[in-house]
Amino acid sequence: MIPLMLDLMGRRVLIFGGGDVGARKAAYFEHEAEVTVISRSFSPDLEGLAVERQEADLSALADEALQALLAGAFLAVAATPDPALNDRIGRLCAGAGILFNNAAGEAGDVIIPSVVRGSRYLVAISTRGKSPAVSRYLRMRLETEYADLDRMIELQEEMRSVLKEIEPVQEERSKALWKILSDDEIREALAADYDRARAMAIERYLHA
Ligand SMILES: C[C@@]1(CC(=O)O)c2cc3[nH]c(cc4nc(cc5[nH]c(cc(n2)[C@H]1CCC(=O)O)[C@@](C)(CC(=O)O)[C@@H]5CCC(=O)O)C(CC(=O)O)=C4CCC(=O)O)c(CCC(=O)O)c3CC(=O)O
Ligand SMILES: NC(=O)C1=CN([C@@H]2O[C@H](COP(=O)(O)OP(=O)(O)OC[C@H]3O[C@@H](n4cnc5c(N)ncnc54)[C@H](O)[C@@H]3O)[C@@H](O)[C@H]2O)C=CC1
Repeated sequence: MIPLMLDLMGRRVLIFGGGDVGARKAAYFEHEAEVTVISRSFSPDLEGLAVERQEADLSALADEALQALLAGAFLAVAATPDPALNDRIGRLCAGAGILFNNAAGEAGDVIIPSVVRGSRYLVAISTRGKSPAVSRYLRMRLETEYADLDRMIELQEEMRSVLKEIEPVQEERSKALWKILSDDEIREALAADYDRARAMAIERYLHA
């Protein structure tokens, strides 16, 4: 498998099964995609999400009816507790060229990762389906360990553009940026006071 960052703005995402898992997957996509949840019943967790709901008993539907539901979808998630039904939806997606994630049953061609998100970065974590708990554990560790990552990226962005002006040798620019990144005192200062961290970075590593 290969990780990709997708822009799902305006794309149609279908979630089959509106229980706890279907609601979590719906919440994952609703920031960007046009999400429809198709299910016999709907979890209270779906309330407040910008998702459409469509009531249906999926096991009563023939393949043709399921194919009609899938029309125009970019990605589908099967999140019913019935693996045979989920796998059937998966086969129809494969036939129609629709990306497919299976919450229970045969693996589809998409895995939903744990995500660490800042305003300047995005980290996606997967164990290739082997242990979602480990993905979650890693996410929580990264969130704690790198709580100030956004500020470090901002500082790097700023120092990088200053360096481009004052340091003509690329290798030297790269060295200075690495030194700023690995300076524990600058990292500590970043947590409390961006301007102080910035001043330290300039004083220590930006002498042209
Ligand atoms: C393959 C995958 C398919 C997919 O893409 O959905 C999948 C499959 C399954 N998960 C199961 C169980 C749990 N999943 C979670 C939580 C998360 N699961 C997520 C992703 C994935 N889950 C994909 C692989 C990700 C990877 O590659 O690592 C996360 C990352 C993203 C998200 O769903 O939002 C999210 C954490 C978000 C976060 O907090 O950061 C918890 C809760 C917890 O851990 O607290 C439990 C209960 C504890 C446990 O069992 O671990 C079971 C049922 C097993 C059974 O019946 O016993 C199956 C089905 C099976 O295994 O057959
Ligand atoms: N991939 C993942 O991250 C995880 C997957 N799972 C697995 O996902 C499955 C779903 O879990 P939950 O959401 O907790 O179950 P749930 O019982 O809370 O919800 C299931 C939903 O599917 C709907 N449904 C069931 N059969 C249907 C049908 N024939 N037609 C239409 N709707 C139907 C129900 O109405 C309900 O809304 C389970 O098999 C569970 O083991 C569990 C935890 C995490």
